Amino acid sequence: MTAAKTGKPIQSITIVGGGTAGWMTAAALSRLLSGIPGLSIKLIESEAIGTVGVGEATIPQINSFNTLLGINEHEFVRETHATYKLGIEFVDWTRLGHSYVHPFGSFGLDMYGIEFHHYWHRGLAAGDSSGLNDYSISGMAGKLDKFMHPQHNNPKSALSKLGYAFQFDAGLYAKYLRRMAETAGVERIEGKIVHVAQHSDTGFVTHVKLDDETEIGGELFIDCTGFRSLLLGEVLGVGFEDWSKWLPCDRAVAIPCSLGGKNEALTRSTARPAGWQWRIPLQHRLGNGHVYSSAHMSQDEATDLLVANLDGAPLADPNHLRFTAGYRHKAWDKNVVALGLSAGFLEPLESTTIHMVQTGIARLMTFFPTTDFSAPEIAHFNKQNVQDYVDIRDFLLLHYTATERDDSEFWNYCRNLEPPSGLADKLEMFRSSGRIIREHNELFTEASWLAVMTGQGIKPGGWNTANSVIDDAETLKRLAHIRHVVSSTVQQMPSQAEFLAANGSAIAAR
Ligand SMILES: Cc1cc2nc3c(=O)[nH]c(=O)nc-3n(C[C@H](O)[C@H](O)[C@H](O)COP(=O)(O)OP(=O)(O)OC[C@H]3O[C@@H](n4cnc5c(N)ncnc54)[C@H](O)[C@@H]3O)c2cc1C
Repeated sequence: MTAAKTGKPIQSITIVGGGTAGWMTAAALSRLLSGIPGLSIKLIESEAIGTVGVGEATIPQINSFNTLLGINEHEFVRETHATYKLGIEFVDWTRLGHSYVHPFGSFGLDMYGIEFHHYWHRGLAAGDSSGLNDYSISGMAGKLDKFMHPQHNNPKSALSKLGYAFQFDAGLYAKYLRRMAETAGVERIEGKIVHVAQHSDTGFVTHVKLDDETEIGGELFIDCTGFRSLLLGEVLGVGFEDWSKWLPCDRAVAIPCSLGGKNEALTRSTARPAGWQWRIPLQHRLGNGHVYSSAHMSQDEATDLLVANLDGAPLADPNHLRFTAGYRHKAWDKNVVALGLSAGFLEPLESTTIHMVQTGIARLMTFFPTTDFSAPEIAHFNKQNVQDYVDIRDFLLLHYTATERDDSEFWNYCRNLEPPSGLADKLEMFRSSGRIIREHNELFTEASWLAVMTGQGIKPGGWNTANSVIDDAETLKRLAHIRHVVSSTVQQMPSQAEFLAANGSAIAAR
C-alpha cells in the first residue's frame, strides 16, 4: 500500500488586510483549522490606509457562516446594531412609479411536483389578479417590518418558507469578528506593507515587509487588501477581467443618516437617472449610498441627488468610492488566495460581495492546500470562482436590461444591452414556457429569478400544463387559500422592534 500524496500540512497563514474580508477569514480559519497542531495565523492591517467602510446588507447564506463560527445570533445582532432583512424592494426599476419586492425564501406551495408559479400563472389567465408578493411570507412581513424565525422543520407551516438575512454596521461587524479571531489565537499586526518578497525560482511570496522594517513570512498568504489587490494583482500580476460594458456603474457615494421614513425589514434600491440609490435600515441609523455611472453623471450631481433623497439628517461627510465591475482571472495564484474586493467586485445591487467572501472561505476549506500547492486543485478553485461571478453578473444584468425606462441616456444604454448567453437562455425559456432554469447550483434560486423577472415586467409564455391535475376553479380556490394562510401568519408575527426587544438584541427603543 502506498501513502496518499498529501504533502506537508501548512503551518503558517498570513492574512493581509483587516476589512470585512480579512476578519471574516481570520475568524473562520482560526476556528475551522484549530485541529492543525502548531498552526499560526497572523493578520496585518493598516489603520492609516483604512477599509472601504461600506457593505452592510447580506443574503440568507450568511446564516450558515454564522452557524459555522458558532455565533450567537442575538448577541451578533446587538453587537453589530443589526436589523433583520427579508428581501430587497426595487423602486422605479421597471418604470417610474413602479415597485416590487425580491423577497428571500420561497413563494406559495409547490403542488403535485409542479412549482407554485405555474399555478399562479394559470390562475392569472383564469381571472385571478393577485400579485406575487401576496404568496411570500418574507415579502409581506418585510413590507410590514415584522419578523420571527422560520420553522424549517415544520413544512406545513407558512413560516417554513421564510428566509432572512441581516443588515449591519460594517465597522462593528469587523470589530465583532476581530474579537472572535483574536480570542481564537489570531495575531494582529498593525503596519503598512511596503515590500513583498518572492522566491527567486517559484515566484511564491516568502514574506512581506512593513514600514517599520518588520518582515512577516508565511506559507499561505490570503490577500484581503481590497480594491488594491496588493499581492495577487500588483505583485503576482494576475490580470483583471473588466465587465464595465455589462455593468457601467463605476462610482458610489455613501452617507449614513439618522433614522426616518417608513420602517420595513427590507433593503431598498431606488433607480436613479444614472444608477441607483440604496437605503439600508440599521437599529441606530440608515445606511445610504448612490451607485452611478461616471460616464453619465458627475460626482457633484450624484452627491446632491443622494442628499436630496435621504430620509434623515446626514451623520457624516460623503464617502466617495471608485470601482470597476469585474474579477481577477485567478483568485488563487501560487501561494496567494485573494478574498473580498481584491478578487473582484460586482456592484452591491443584490448584496452579494460579503457572500463571495464566505464562498471563497468555504472553497478554500474544500481545497485547503498542503505545502505542495497542487496545480489541478488550484485550477478547480479558480474555475468555480469565475462561474460564481458569471452567475451573479447575469442576475444583476436582468435588472438593468429588462426595463421600460427610456428617460435617460444611461437607461437607454442598459435597456439595449445584448444579454450574455446564460441570461438570454433563461429569458427565452421563461418567455416561451414560463419555466425557470437553474444550473450548476447557482447562487440565485428559481424563486429569486421569478421575483425579478416578474418584477421587471417579463411575461411568461405559458405554464406547465402538467398542473392540470386540478381544474381552473380548484386552482383559484387554492391560490386564495394560500394567500389567506400567508397574510394571517404575517398578521400574527411580532414587529421587528418587538422581536429585537424580546430577544435582548435591541440596542435601544426604535
Ligand atoms: C459602494 C459599495 C457598497 C457595498 N455594499 C455592499 C453590501 O451592501 N453588501 C455586501 O455584501 N457587500 C457590499 N460591498 C462590498 C463590501 O464592502 C466588501 O465586500 C467588504 O467590505 C470587504 O472589503 P475588503 O475587506 O475586501 O476590503 P477593504 O475594506 O478595503 O479592506 C482592505 C484592508 O487591506 C488593508 N491594506 C490595504 N493595503 C495595505 C497595505 N499596503 N498594508 C497593510 N494593509 C493594507 C487595509 O488597511 C484594510 O484593512 C460594497 C462595496 C462597495 C464599494
